[in-house]
Parts: sequence; C-alpha cells; structure tokens
Amino acid sequence: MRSPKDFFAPLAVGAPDPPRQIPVLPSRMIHFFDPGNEKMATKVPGIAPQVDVLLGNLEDAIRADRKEAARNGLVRIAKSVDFGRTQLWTRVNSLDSPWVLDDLITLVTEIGDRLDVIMVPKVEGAQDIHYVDRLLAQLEARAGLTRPLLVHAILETASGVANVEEIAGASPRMQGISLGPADLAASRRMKTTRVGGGHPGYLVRTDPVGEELDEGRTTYQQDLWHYTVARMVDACAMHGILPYYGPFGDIRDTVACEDQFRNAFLLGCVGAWSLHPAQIEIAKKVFSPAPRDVAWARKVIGAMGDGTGAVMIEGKMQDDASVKQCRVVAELADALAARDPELAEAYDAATEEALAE
Ligand SMILES: CC(C)(COP(=O)(O)OP(=O)(O)OC[C@H]1O[C@@H](n2cnc3c(N)ncnc32)[C@H](O)[C@@H]1OP(=O)(O)O)[C@@H](O)C(=O)NCCC(=O)NCCSC(=O)C[C@H](O)C(=O)O
Ligand SMILES: [Mg+2]
Repeated sequence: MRSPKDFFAPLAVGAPDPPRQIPVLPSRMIHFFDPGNEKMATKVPGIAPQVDVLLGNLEDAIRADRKEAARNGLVRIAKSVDFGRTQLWTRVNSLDSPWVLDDLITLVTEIGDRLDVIMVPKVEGAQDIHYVDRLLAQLEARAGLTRPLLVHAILETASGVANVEEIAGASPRMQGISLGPADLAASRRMKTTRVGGGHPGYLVRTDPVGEELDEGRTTYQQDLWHYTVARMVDACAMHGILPYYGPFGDIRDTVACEDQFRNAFLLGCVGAWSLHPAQIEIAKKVFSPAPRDVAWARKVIGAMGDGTGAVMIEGKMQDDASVKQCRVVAELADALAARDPELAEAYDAATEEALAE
C-alpha cells in the first residue's frame, strides 16, 4: 500500500499526474461491442450518439482466434470514428491471459489519447490494480500522454468480493466497479447457469397453515445479487468512485432486465452494461430518474432552504437526511439534462406542475 503522501504521485517518470477526483459523467449504459465483428463495428458510429459509454470488448465473448482482430479493430475504430461526448472504454483480457500485455501496450500506445477508461476483468485484490497502475504509468510516459487513463474493475471472483473495499481504494485511477454475475457465480460455485438476473429456485415461502405443507403457501423469489451489489455500492461510495450492475444475458427478457437494472439503480448504481441494442433504451429509462421524482426532489430542496430543520410536505416529514437524498436525485437529473434536451424539458415540466400543486 502506498503512503498517503505518495498516493497522488505519478508511478513513472514522465507519466501524467493521477486524477484527484473521478469525473462524474453520465454512464447509464456501458454498451459492449466486438470491435473485430464487421457487422457490429459498422453500427458503432450510429450507436455512439445514443449511448453514454461505448466499450470495445476484447475479453470473454471474443473467441481466442479473434483476439487480435478485436484489438486491431478497436484501434481502427478509435482512430476513425468521432465519438462526440460519448466516452470510449475498453475491456482488456484478464491479467493471467496471454493477450493482456499486448492489449495494454497496443491500446495505450496507439489510442491512449482517445480512451477514457480501461476495464480490468476478474480483479482479485489491490495487487491487480497496483500492477495495472504502474504499467499504465510507464506506457503513458512512453506515449507522451498528458491525461491519465482511468481504471474500472469487474467484481467477479469470490476473493474480489472479499477484497472489494481495498480494490476500490487501490489507486487514484479507480473510476468504478461493475458486478460480473456470471464469472462470480462460477467462482463461488453457485448452481446457476445464467448471465445475471434471478433464479426461480432462490425463494422464501410463507409458513404452513395447519398441517397442509403443499398448499396455500406463497413464495417470493429473492435477489441473488443483493448482497454483492450492496457491498460494492458501499465500497465505491466510501472511495468516491462509481458502482455499476453488469450484464443481463437474457436479451429477449426486457422486462426482467429492467427490474434487475432498477434494483441496482435504487441501491446506488449509476449504470449497467448493454450487450445488445435492445438494452440501450432500458438502461436509459432506468438510470435516468423519473420526472416525478426529480420534481419532488426539487420541491423538497426548495422548501428546505439551507437544508436544516424539519418541514412537512404533502404529509411527509423532510429534514437534513431527506434533502440530501433529494440532492442526489436532483444533481443526477441536472447532469443528464445538460446532455439530453428532451429529458431537460420533461424534468422542467414535471417540476412546474409539482410546484403549482
Ligand atoms: C448477444 C449477441 C451475440 C446477439 O447477437 P445477434 O444474434 O447478432 O443478435 P441480433 O440478430 O438480435 O442482432 C441484431 C443486429 O444488431 C447487431 N448487434 C447485436 N449486438 C450488438 C451490439 N452489442 N452492438 C452493436 N450491434 C449489435 C447485430 O450484428 C445485428 O446486426 P444486423 O444483422 O446488421 O441487423 C450480441 O448482441 C453480442 O455479441 N453482444 C455482446 C456480447 C458481449 O459483449 N458479451 C460479453 C459481456 S457479458 C460478460 O462478459 C459476462 C461478465 O463478464 C460476467 O462475468 O458476468
Ligand atoms: Mg466475466
């Protein structure tokens, strides 16, 4: 562990200073694409304006014999496409793989000035982040970069979860953490065979009435990911970085995908992964606060003045703690409205209506 005095010092001579604050940019959906897949690659310029983050994936879902094509495809796309305000991220191969060293050397050298965040899979502990941190500093110095690359860890091993707090605080480059439910399930030896989402077998049941065990007992499906998401959110909040739900693999089940994303949103996540164009709108809808919630938040903030004391609004007590929650919603709404005029209009119209009531 670095001394607090050295925490913000560059890790290589000539590397840019690490960031003091993580930029809180809209990142409601991290849209995954395979940069070596011609069909997907041609869609990138059209998708870029619709998403907050585009991620060129080099790891799982890319066949071993297509790893180089994906890496080279990402270099080509990054150099030729205008992403506007959309961030460009990549997910490199895992640190024990034969590809990751070339991924990092090639990407930082060739397109380090265009990339915003490097997602690192299967992070086990702070040591993995320290390795990437030093290597990135060396490569940034060699490439003459003036802006430091940020690092995003995927929480998808049992030891990663056990060490999530130290991972979140391992480097000033840490931008955020995503839950990787599929690899995490395998690492934990869970008996699921899905990519995220729930399982009908994970449930609780009401008590029996009388002697009959089989009838009249309601069951409630439980959330397999609640504990991990909540732990990840706390670790991220503690270190001033951003938490995300990861993938929902049943592309056809847009309803359950929306539920999973919303659970994550309510617990504190700022976004989720979209694996298919059909999931982009779901993430946009869920991770943008609803106009009525924004209107309520603005109303409470307005009524609370300097934020101290207690007032009643529509029969509900408001105090310092509720106004702080309202500020979270209102600040997110303002950041999204600055990017999306339609959303700005919807938020303002709902606020006007709420204030007139
Ligand atoms: C899931 C897919 C393989 C489905 O692809 P496909 O069968 O081609 O679907 P469609 O026919 O419905 O596609 C319609 C058109 O849209 C294009 N398309 C599909 N997906 C994308 C995309 N992500 N970005 C851009 N364009 C996309 C298709 O090419 C079709 O085009 P056309 O024929 O011209 O109309 C596919 O969606 C896919 O591969 N998605 C990404 C998968 C991925 O990245 N997986 C890795 C992340 S999840 C993970 O790693 C687990 C995690 O780490 C954990 O441990 O939990
Ligand atoms: Mg994974």
